[in-house]
Amino acid sequence: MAQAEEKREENHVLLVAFSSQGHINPMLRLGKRLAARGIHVSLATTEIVRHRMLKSSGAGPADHVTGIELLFFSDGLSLDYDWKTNLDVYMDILGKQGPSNLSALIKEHYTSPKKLLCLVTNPFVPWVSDVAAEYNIPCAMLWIQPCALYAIYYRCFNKLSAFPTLTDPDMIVELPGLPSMEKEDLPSFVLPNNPFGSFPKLFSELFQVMEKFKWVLGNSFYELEKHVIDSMCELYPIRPTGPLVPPTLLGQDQELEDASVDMWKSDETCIEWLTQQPPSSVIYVSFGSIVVLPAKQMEAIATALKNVKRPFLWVVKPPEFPTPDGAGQLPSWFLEETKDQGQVVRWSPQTRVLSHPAVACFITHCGWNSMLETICSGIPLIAYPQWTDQPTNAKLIVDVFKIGVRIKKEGDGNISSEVIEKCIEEVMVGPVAEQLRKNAMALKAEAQKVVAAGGSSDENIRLFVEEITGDSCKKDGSRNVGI
Ligand SMILES: O=c1c(-c2ccc(O)cc2)coc2cc(O[C@@H]3O[C@H](CO)[C@@H](O)[C@H](O)[C@H]3O)cc(O)c12
Ligand SMILES: O=c1ccn([C@@H]2O[C@H](COP(=O)(O)OP(=O)(O)O)[C@@H](O)[C@H]2O)c(=O)[nH]1
Repeated sequence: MAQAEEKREENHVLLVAFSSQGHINPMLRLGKRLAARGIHVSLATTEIVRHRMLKSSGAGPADHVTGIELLFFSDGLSLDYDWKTNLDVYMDILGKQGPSNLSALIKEHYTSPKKLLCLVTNPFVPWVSDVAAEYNIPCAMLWIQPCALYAIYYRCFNKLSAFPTLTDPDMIVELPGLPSMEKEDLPSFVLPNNPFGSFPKLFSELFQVMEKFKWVLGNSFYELEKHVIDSMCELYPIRPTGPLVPPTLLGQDQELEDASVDMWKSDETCIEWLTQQPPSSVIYVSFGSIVVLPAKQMEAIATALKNVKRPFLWVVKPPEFPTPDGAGQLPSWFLEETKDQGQVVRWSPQTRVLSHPAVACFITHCGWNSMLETICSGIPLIAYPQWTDQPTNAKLIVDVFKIGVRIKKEGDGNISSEVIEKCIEEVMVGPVAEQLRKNAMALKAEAQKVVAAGGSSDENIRLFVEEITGDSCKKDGSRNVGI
């Protein structure tokens, strides 16, 4: 047997992730922490990732990320398929083709699959648990959003609490461990006007068969979401093992390498530009890898940035599938009129940007990875959520973590540049700004503690490794235990 194969046989865990950057990177970082405790780790995802990595680096496709082997399976569609526009169809085909393709990958790469300690999946590819069952391997889930979302979906899809309906769309939702939530605070998928029919189906199936997952790990930390984590202990506990962000953001050894994939090439020139700006002066603006803002909202942000006359760094990622209505594009006047004020890049080295001393605050779509990276950088946020978990993440920022303000939409769903300007001033100067900055710094310190030896997240990783390797308890399928 070849040496690599031999290695795969012992103490091996296979992670499986949906193809989005924000899903793969936390999985890889979990992998890194398992590897630090002697586990061999591989990550399987769909072919599109190999294709994007190849395009972004220009070099041959990477087959390893700092010791984690990357494996790819087909989602059943061609590489240029527009999955974002046809999300329902895409998720349906992935759910049908994924299991057999992943199963074939396992057969091909592992001479005795049964020896795998466990498969770790994420909530967007829940069918991985069936593949695990086929080989009699235990399965864990890494919940990649706040634990609050885990609690909301669990209660919603098991019908344990009342949620808005077509006849009562404006009801206030009250859940243990969480503040009261209005409809704009709830994840878009639980609202009666959610356009993605496949999502409730996927999640109601998932949450009704949680027993398929022997462990639920979370990309969060106990001290950040204490009440809601405690509220799940009696139902189906979640063990936070985060924040799963680059080690440099956690004050960890600078030598430690990050485990992540880059699907887009980042423009490093913005770091040089940041270095020329005064401390705590720059507004960083990004909406992540998936959101494409309508032209009107691009215009409102552009106008606000120009009017506040502060330095800015704005990531404008060209839409993968451009539309004639100008969605996701800068207004034509913007670059010329702000050329001495700020920088626009197509993709930034975000974690380096957030931890740069010149950066003062972050206007964000509230993707959970971006939020964790900001928490670990100790700066305040301006929340401008769009869909999925983002509205709830914005609620957490404002009312639970108290590290930011939210851009409120007008009645017609649009935003005005004046509202954005007001939010910027609020987080930049005055007593509110000062308090937000203090809270943000306190959370940053907390985040560093939990991942250090003996911290709550480090302990949860240690326990998980003990359990999968059978060091402390038998592999008897027993329910996962609380923290
Ligand atoms: O829900 C989905 C679906 C989906 C799944 C099933 C279905 O039937 C319909 C749609 C596909 O891609 C996503 C990608 C996401 O990326 C990003 O993932 C981060 C971590 O989950 C989040 O925090 C960010 O808000 C988010 O943009 C977040 C999501 O919630 C989804
Ligand atoms: O210009 C950018 C914008 C985003 N990111 C990274 O992309 C991820 C985005 O994940 P998130 O969950 O915030 O949002 P998504 O893109 O999945 O909607 C984060 O790790 C960011 O650091 C980046 O490197 N450069």
